[in-house]
Amino acid sequence: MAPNQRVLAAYRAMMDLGLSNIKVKPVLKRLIQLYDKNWELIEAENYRVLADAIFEEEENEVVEPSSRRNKIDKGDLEEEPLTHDEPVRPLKRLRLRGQEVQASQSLAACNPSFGESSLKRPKIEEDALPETCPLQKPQYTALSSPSDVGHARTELHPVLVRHGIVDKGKQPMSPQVSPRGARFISERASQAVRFKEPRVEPGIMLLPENKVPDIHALIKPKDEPVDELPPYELPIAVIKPDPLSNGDAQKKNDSNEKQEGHDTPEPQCRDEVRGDDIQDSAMEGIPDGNLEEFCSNVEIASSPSGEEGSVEARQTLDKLKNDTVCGALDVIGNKEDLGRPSCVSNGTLSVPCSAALAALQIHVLLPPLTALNDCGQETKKVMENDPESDDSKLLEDPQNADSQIVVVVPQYQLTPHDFNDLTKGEERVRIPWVNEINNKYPPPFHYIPKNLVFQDAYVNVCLSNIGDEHCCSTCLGNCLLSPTPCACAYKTEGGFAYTSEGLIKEEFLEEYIAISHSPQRHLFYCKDCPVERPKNNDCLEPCKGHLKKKFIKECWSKCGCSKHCGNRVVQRGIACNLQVFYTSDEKGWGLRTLEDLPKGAFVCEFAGEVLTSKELYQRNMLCTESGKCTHPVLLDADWVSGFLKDKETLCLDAASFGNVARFINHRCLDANLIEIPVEVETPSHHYYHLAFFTSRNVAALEELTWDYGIDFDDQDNLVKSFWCQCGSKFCGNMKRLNRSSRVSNAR
Ligand SMILES: C[S@@+](CC[C@H](N)C(=O)[O-])C[C@H]1O[C@@H](n2cnc3c(N)ncnc32)[C@H](O)[C@@H]1O
Repeated sequence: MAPNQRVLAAYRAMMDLGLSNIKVKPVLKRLIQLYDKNWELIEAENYRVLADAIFEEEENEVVEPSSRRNKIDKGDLEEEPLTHDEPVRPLKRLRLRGQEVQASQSLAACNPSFGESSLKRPKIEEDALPETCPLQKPQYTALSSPSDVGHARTELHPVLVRHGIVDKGKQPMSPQVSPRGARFISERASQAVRFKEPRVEPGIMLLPENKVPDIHALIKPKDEPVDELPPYELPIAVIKPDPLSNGDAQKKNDSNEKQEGHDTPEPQCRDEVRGDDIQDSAMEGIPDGNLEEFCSNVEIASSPSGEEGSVEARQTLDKLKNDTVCGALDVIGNKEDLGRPSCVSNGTLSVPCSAALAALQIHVLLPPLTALNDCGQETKKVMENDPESDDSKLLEDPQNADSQIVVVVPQYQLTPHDFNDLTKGEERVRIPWVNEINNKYPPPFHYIPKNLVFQDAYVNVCLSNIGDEHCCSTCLGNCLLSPTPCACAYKTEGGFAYTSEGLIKEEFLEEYIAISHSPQRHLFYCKDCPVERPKNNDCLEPCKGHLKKKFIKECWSKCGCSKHCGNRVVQRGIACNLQVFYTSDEKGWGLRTLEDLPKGAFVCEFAGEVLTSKELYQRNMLCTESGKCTHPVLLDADWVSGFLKDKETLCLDAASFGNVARFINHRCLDANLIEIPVEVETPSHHYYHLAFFTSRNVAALEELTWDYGIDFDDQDNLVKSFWCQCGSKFCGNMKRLNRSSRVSNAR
């Protein structure tokens, strides 16, 4: 009779787990019988039932070697050809303190009946553990209190460890690579490959090839053959730039603790893989269902040189061999498919060798530990207060050793930012950030793609306020293609401002550039300036002037045209590839383009909290006291219209809530961006969108700059004064040094 393909497939699946046919055959027979040849049940979840049953069988053999020898009826299997037993693929062992203690335990120790065990959480007795564990045992991970680890009746769950991937689930599962797990591997692999690209990746520094750490040495447990490792060649260990790296990371951390007035976490360095360097909040916040993003934002600790880290890892592994305190004890309760560290030795770790895990930072928390899932902070406290908890003590005390815990710390917990997308998905495009200069992270702020009203500002977005003259309700499709200009075209003096390519028309652009170059002729002065009014001085300071600008009117929701109408550019949001980067010329963070931009291209709008000028004033007062500053712009392009009530004098502050424009630095006069007021949803020009367009062709990687229009000689600027480093030949600071005045820019 021809071999039953299903049986063969089952053998193959078990073979993949290192389970020989001899072990599989009797169990499979029983299952076939038990399930009345219902193969679907056996094949479900990659033969989960079968694998579990085999492990169960093994456990029972250890506990009652002969009691479980059931008579095997002759059945399907008699006809199945048995291939010879192949060498068993060693899966990882879980070791506790020098002796190889099997932490993997039967799923059926409390539940010997076939079929049921795979669906239940087993309870096991520690003293039922055999002295040694068969190599092909699955690992288990403790999901209960870590203090239970190694003690009786610890709840254990199987962990998949294969090719360096450690997997786990809430429910017992067979140690089979799940399809999900496989996807995970390939995703990580592709990410690792992506690191190979010689372009600047967000938030990471590529190591020169000869500096690439030996990741195999770094992450390979001793008892895992090298040829089991995935063939990743390139830095799956991501190293942050560390200009101060002289071996004293602690000093470096201290000196860099604060930046730009914010407490910011430091990029993690080699020292952090040591057990005595405990991190906060280790267990929280692994993003659900967003593993790829999670993994792309974590890094494995290593030395800046890479080689150093490898050496240390090797030493650690040697030590591991001699006096192993090793436990693949997973403490991150209910997140699935995350790679897990496998072994810990004396406060230093080794990590399963996979690209997936290479993206994880791992820390060893020394005992005593309680309530690990929500006590990263508490744990740290315990450790800090426990100077005795060093490695040697741990080895002396088996209880302590048993309660040693590996904690996977996702990098993004340490850094509140996403390297790949500073916008947190709020924009149509990702906007990565990179720092090739120092260890700083971008300042914390809430990314908002559109303005949000803070409190008193009156932004009247009201359909009934939009009359026929302010919309083109009868238009269809693309208004730019219409033979007769629509109402919106009329609202922008001179017709539509955009070309069919979505650029600002040359003549418009030149007009705006001319205004910003010679603002004197376009300034107007109010009698009762809303900027001065909140100051409540006895004698009001005179208005410093506001630059009147022409508005672009975009079609909007009350119009009949489509969202893709050529007269809707700003409202569609950022479309070009931008990057926030740390500037090399002492301006802090800046924004640059990653692609060539033609003249007149929309880059982004300035989004922030909408405040009244009075609120801004109050905020500035508070900021002065606290040392923080606002990032404000006045929406004053149409204040010419006479006396304005407070609620009508609006401005934007992007310091706490803002978009990427908050990173655009100032450049005196010859900036490559120009700001243009754009009316979208409100015909009243008290509120509008301040949109940035390129004032010339801008090459990829050029910094994007904007002339803030501040008078550097005026200490009363809304924008806090700074020593301009723009480098422009028109720079106000340079002119002041020359005792000449800057080109007039009186705002
Ligand atoms: C809107 S923020 C721009 C982003 C800022 N560089 C950062 O790191 O967040 C404005 C601040 O950037 C700095 N800045 C902008 N342009 C500058 C320039 N040309 N020279 C020096 N500092 C500048 C000043 O500290 C200014 O207050």
